[in-house]
Amino acid sequence: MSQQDGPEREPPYKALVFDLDGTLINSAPDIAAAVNKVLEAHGWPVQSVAFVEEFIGFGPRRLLHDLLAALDLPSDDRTVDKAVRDYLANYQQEPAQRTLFYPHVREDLQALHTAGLRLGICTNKPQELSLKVLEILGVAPFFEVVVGADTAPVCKPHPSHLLAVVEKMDLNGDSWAYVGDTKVDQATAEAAGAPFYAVSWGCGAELSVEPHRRLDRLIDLARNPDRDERT
Ligand SMILES: O=C(O)COP(=O)(O)O
Ligand SMILES: [Mg+2]
Repeated sequence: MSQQDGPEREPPYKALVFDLDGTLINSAPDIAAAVNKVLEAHGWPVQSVAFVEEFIGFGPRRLLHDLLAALDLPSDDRTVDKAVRDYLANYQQEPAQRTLFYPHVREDLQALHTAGLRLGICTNKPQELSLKVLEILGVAPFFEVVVGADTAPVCKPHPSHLLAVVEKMDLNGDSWAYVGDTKVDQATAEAAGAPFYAVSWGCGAELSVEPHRRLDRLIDLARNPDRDERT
């Protein structure tokens, strides 16, 4: 295939906005631990990380509601409200004990930062928890802006969440892209009119994107975002 036949060449980005859970970090074990403490307190059966993981992506309220409903447990507003409060308290107590970066993510974030790319985060994780986790994992200084679900005007998949990050970064028309792992992230980028890249790990592997929009390494976005021209 000649270069002309390939996808349109895009300029290297000046800024990158990342989803957090499932894209940069695997926090499912900590999320599952916090959920299981809620279930245990009610005398309900604890669940595997893999099961809990299926409900991550839309923020704590949807996580608890959908998980309880799937287990045929009470999922009325009052029960879910209390479950969310207890879950967040549990999660705050142990925000990153079991959380790990996906392979190469830490070094690639460092390299992107060193290369002068401006970095932000648009996540459906609550703000305070997101900041705490980034701090504990030692990558908080790489990110100029973090907008969690509870500080967004409306959270993902609404584009205003992602656009709030971009506005806070004051990008002044600089080119930027969103990097994520779920359909929520993909829909958010699409609605915001932004290029979307899917990570090739975790749930990201299941997303349908053009080949040049799939990332094996985050650093590829600094080298050359048009992956068909990579050597
Ligand atoms: O905590 C969630 O529900 C999802 O968080 P994320 O948007 O960073 O994937
Ligand atoms: Mg995610």
